[in-house]
Amino acid sequence: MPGTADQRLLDTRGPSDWVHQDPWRVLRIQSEFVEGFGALAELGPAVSVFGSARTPEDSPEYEIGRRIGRGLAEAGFAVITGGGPGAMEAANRGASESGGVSVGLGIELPFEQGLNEYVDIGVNFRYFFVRKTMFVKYAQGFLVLPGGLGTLDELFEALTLVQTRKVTRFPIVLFGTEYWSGLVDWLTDTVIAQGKASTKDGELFRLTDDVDEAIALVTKP
Ligand SMILES: C/C(=C\CNc1ncnc2c1ncn2[C@@H]1O[C@H](COP(=O)(O)O)[C@@H](O)[C@H]1O)CO
Repeated sequence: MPGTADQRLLDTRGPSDWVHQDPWRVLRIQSEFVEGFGALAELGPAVSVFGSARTPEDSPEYEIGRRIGRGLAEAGFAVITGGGPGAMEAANRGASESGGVSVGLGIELPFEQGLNEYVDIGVNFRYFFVRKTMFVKYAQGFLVLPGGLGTLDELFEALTLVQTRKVTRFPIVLFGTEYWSGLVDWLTDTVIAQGKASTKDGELFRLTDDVDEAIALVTKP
């Protein structure tokens, strides 16, 4: 092609199908990492809090999420959530209301939702795996409230990373013995009992019903 690079850039339009192809996606993925790293690099100590997007605002679970957000903020930790409704909103709300740092890492979903109103530092992601990197990279631990498939995905991501020592010194705390005991029993009585995980893997997380204990466990070095 004749002319200078600038001329070729400015004079031609050409086909646009490359916008939807993988090499261009790689750049978009890269830009998500850059944006996430840039937004969170100076965050300071933080805990990622997970839990159901469907927890109603008037439920005891929501109140617990709010207390957890507040407690983490008072302990000097930023609260990172998925930035959505339910338990995420509760934890962001507690943190924000008590003057703490409230972070929401939103995800593009087919049904547009937006970040909850208690997010002070918000980043939106297209790709789950980029967002998950941020939850782990910028937190000292995970606190997991009752939740569904999304919460389970985040929990098992963390468990696998600790089990395989991809991350070290990473407390994982499950809140709500009644909600989680079925899963914990299955892990112990089936998964570990049948040799699909080691007995030590059963010690990768702690279980509690006490907000103060949950905060102490998840923030201890
Ligand atoms: C389903 C509804 C809203 C979905 N909005 C979400 N916004 C942000 N993050 C989300 C959302 N849904 C799931 N997540 C992530 O998974 C976890 C919760 O999933 P669960 O299946 O509800 O347990 C949560 O920690 C987020 O990171 C409106 O009802």
